[in-house]
Amino acid sequence: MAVEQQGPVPAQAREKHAQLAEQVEEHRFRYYVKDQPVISDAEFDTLLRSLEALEEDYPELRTPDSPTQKVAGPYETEFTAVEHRERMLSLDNAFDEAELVGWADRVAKEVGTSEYHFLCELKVDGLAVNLTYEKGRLTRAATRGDGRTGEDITPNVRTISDIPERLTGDRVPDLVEIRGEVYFPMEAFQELNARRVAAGEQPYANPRNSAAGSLRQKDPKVTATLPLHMVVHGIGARVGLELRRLSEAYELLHEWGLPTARHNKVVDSLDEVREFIAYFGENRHSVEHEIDGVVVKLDEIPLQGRLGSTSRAPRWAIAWKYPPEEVNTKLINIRVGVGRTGRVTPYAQVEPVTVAGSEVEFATLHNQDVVKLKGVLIGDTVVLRKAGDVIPEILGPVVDLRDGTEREFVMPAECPECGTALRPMKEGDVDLRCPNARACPAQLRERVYYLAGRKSLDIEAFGYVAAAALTKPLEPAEPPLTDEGDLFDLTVEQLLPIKAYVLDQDSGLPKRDPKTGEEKVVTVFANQQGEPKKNTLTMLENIAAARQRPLARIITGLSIRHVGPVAAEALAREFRSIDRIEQATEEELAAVEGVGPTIAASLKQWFEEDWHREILRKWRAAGVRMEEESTGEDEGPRPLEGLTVVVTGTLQDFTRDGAKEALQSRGAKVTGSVSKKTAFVVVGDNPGSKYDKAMQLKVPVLDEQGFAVLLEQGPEAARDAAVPVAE
Ligand SMILES: NC(=O)c1ccc[n+]([C@@H]2O[C@H](COP(=O)([O-])OP(=O)(O)OC[C@H]3O[C@@H](n4cnc5c(N)ncnc54)[C@H](O)[C@@H]3O)[C@@H](O)[C@H]2O)c1
Ligand SMILES: [Zn+2]
Repeated sequence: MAVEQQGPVPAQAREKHAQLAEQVEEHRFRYYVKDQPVISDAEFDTLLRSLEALEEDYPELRTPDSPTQKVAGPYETEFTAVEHRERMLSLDNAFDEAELVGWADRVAKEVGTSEYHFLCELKVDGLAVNLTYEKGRLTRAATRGDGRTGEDITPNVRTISDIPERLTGDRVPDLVEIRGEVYFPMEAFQELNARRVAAGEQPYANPRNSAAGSLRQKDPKVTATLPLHMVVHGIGARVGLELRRLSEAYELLHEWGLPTARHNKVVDSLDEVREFIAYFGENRHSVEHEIDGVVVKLDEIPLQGRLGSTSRAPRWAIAWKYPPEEVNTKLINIRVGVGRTGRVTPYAQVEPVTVAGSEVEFATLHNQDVVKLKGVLIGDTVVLRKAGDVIPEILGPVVDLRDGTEREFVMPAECPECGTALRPMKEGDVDLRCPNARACPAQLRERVYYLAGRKSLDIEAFGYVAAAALTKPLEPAEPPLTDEGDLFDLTVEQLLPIKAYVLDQDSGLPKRDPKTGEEKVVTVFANQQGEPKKNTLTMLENIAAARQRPLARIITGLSIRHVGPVAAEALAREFRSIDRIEQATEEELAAVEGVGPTIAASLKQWFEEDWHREILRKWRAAGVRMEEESTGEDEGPRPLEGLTVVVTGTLQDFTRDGAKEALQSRGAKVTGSVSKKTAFVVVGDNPGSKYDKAMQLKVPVLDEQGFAVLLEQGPEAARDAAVPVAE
């Protein structure tokens, strides 16, 4: 049966419409005038869409003053109202493929020719401004307002360094309106909020609001202190200027000194438009500003005129929106987690939300100072951002939604897992740590998990749940691992009786059964018959195999502070055994390229602990690799064994790494600083202070020829070939 088209609008629909319209108006006011929206853009878009859908069903409701028919406003604000010479419109959105195709079909039908192009632009997430240039001079700048009348923000806009006061070059017309987007860089956003909180002002919820708030300051001196930028994305009224293509207009604008976009692209087909959309969907964060979509425009300006505009948006353009990366949610609590090296970090627990395709329940907050500087309170509605694969973060609070029940976060004084008093490890450290490194269950669990993980031993079937079960089971009372020492001695008999919580990796908290709400407890390694699970056997086999991982991976797995995979690689290459690393002096360690003083000190400290050395003793007994295996075939004689060599300046025949490689393969040690123990300093062009130091210490200096002698004939001959030192 056909749907009734013309009948009277039911009272219910009318009421619903009025309600939605009022909500849309209110949110626009909060967004455009107060710069403090209380819902996310995606939520707002949904509201507007519901209103449009209702008007689809009951076209009678689509009156000229419906919010769907307007850009926004009008608003009375503190700024002087100014008329735009040509209207500033919004954009229609395409949220899916069908809407994009629908738009393109309409264009094809109405444009009256097959000779046209699409101009693809990035949709910048900021606020729209209109710049009026008269005889090449900036005479006025205004916000979009209701599209006809905006706010006069000329003095504020003059403080933005991207925006020229005067247009330079040819063909500068008598009058031109330039449209663009002002934005606030994401990197500077955190800093701005920190400053505002420190000054007792309200933090902004996201960078877009901070751009709007910064620009719409009563005092332009405040605006001047803020790093605002602009990108041009359109052109309004003009006198004395003929334009045929928008893309060409941008080139002209660029010549005049205006900040035009770098990524625009003119294409012939919708397929190429799709490619552009897909490309920037993947590479959203390689762009210098935040983008929330792509705008596709008809490039031919006379044809744009043929298509015209509605009261709200041009028909010759459409905005493709990417999935939102920002959502609003409730900050339920701020908890602290304990990391592998004892660092205690606050993190946000939020009401679960879906963003960028995954459900998010936790977000990082870095440290207690960051919590303060962000100005977030427990109980706040917050803006949560998840950009690509990056860990979700809290941008800022929605201050207008506070009801007084919110409370400040207080950093706990004790470790949440072992109760030890927290403290900074060094004076001046912001981070607090749990000093109970050996027995703190959190630290041990994280260390074991890291040891079994990708960067270290890469043990298959050994994940977070296993790490937790082995270090702090519910049963038996005594865990199989009290530190990493017994990892390679685990037996299947030890594992079978273990019962443990299923821990969530992000929070370290037990997962709950969604039905009963109870914490999940499982027999981790045994099946219902009490036999080892298949995974358990795989894990044990893989643990045994992991004993022969390369030395660098074994070193990485020790969780020595500051010693990540790169430093471990350098240490393994240089010393080739754990014993030699232990015996090395702090200076020797520090001299290794890629190591340096901080890591050297940390290594020394690590080896001082009895229980650390005990781990190594047990591992050695279990057959874990403690030395770099000699690689046999490619291992030639080692004529330079025991020599320490420094390379400085640019060599003709070798890259720096090549020279290093040549020395190391012959057994020499290559270091970064010259000392009395240095056997040779190899000097290329433009050597620096190392050359002077060599002279000072009378270390033999080799030029490139001397270097060749060293490699080919050994140290004796090289000493004769050394550059003579002036006495
Ligand atoms: N959270 C809230 O409460 C709330 C309230 C109102 C509006 N909003 C948000 O504001 C936006 C809607 O506002 P809108 O009417 O400005 O629509 P829009 O953002 O969908 O599109 C129009 C605007 O896009 C900008 N733009 C950016 N790059 C452009 C380019 N390359 N070419 C042309 N224009 C470009 C222009 O300023 C233009 O005015 C939506 O994202 C909406 O979610 C949010
Ligand atoms: Zn602890």
